[in-house]
Amino acid sequence: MNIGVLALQGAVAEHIRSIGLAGGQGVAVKQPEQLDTIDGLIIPGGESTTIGKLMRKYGFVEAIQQFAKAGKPLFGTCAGLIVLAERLDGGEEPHLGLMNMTVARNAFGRQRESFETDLDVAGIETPLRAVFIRAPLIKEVGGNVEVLSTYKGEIVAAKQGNLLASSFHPELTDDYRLHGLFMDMARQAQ
Ligand SMILES: NC(=O)CC[C@H](N)C(=O)O
Repeated sequence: MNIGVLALQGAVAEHIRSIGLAGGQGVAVKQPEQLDTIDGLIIPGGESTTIGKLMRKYGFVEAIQQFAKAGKPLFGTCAGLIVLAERLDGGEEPHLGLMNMTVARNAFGRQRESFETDLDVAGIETPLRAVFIRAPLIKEVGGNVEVLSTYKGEIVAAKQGNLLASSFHPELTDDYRLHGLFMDMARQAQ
């Protein structure tokens, strides 16, 4: 299973490592043409404004939208989740506008701007170790979106068909089970 990681900015190497731990082959994606050679794409954490700007500059926006329309899976983590959203709180322009949800950036208070916790995630048997870094949260989802995990009543992971998103960074621990779940989605899409 070849899983691409959008390599414009952010936690690219860490995702490639987790894909390897989950038994796949991680590839850094720097050109839209590479989308033809991968079975799924991860949009990493980083800074969503920067990732969005670089996606527009290098012609990734339409290419990724086509990739998703063809049924190939996308996984957005943290800033990547923001990039997937159809609606951003505060009237910011959406980037890919693919996932039927409203996202608030930097939504956790100062005290907890960065923290680690164990989360129950639908489809994963025992709690998953999750790292939150200036994380966004999902304020509202459409009827076609399945909530996979909440933290203190707030939605922090969700799935809509071939689209998966988490507020937290699953690639900063050795717990690669969410990458495993994404690879199952990629396998099913083949
Ligand atoms: N760790 C992250 O990806 C942080 C996301 C960042 N705060 C943003 O708004 O884009």
